[in-house]
Amino acid sequence: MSLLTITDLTVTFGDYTALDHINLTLTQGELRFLIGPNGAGKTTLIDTITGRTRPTHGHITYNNKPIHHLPEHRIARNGIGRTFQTSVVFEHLTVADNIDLATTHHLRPWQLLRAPRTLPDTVHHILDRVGLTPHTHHKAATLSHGQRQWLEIAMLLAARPQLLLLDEPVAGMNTDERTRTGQLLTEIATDHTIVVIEHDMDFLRRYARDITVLHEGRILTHGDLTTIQNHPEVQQVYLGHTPHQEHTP
Ligand SMILES: Nc1ncnc2c1ncn2[C@@H]1O[C@H](COP(=O)(O)OP(=O)(O)OP(=O)(O)O)[C@@H](O)[C@H]1O
Repeated sequence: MSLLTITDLTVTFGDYTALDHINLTLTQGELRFLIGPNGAGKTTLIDTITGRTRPTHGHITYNNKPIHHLPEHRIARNGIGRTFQTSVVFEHLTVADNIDLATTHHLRPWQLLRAPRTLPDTVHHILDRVGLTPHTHHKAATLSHGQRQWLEIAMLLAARPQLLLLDEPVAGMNTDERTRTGQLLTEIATDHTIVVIEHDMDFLRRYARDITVLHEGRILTHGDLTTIQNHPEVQQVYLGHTPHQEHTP
């Protein structure tokens, strides 16, 4: 079943067209990778889905309802969560308190007043899911780079989204952290839809089954890694030549 449908989406900044008539559908439980060279429009696409940037043309529906006119906080409250390239973790709070705070984001003020002060079971469950239980009471500032990324994912999960949009979640991670993150995303995709912007080829090879390639604001192609690697336009964009040209003296 379709969760998010993007129809004929165009975003311009002055004379510059950042997204050019994009059509894209995400289904429930999908783990979709989004790749493309610098400036392809990947972040703009996420910004537009989450209400940070307004479409110039076209529309976006989520659970069959239009969302492209809604403010950012309403879209988030409807169940679309995102990470940013820069961290949003509160350094001086514990790991558990960061997650607890995110849990209460979707609550209305009167619900917050009634919220219990002990850690809810949901926080323990999320800590367990992302593998941070041993760090429950550690300050976020003490976490490794990889652990911080998992904490950010945990904070997203705490807001109970259906759709997660992750911007380069394995950037700067070591090999073990990448493996753990790949497993985590695969596991989270069993009950969420996830879009991951990622450049790391080894990571894509191991975990990406559905890849959409953006270039200059347009979708070049969609498919598994073999399909996109064999696509002439993708080769042209990434390698600057096609295999045919490669063999041309
Ligand atoms: N607010 C803005 N005003 C003007 N131009 C913008 C704005 N936001 C993005 N752009 C331009 O739109 C284009 C697409 O940018 P975007 O950040 O979406 O690309 P990207 O694929 O995420 O690239 P990267 O991999 O470098 O993050 C770029 O040329 C960028 O300079």
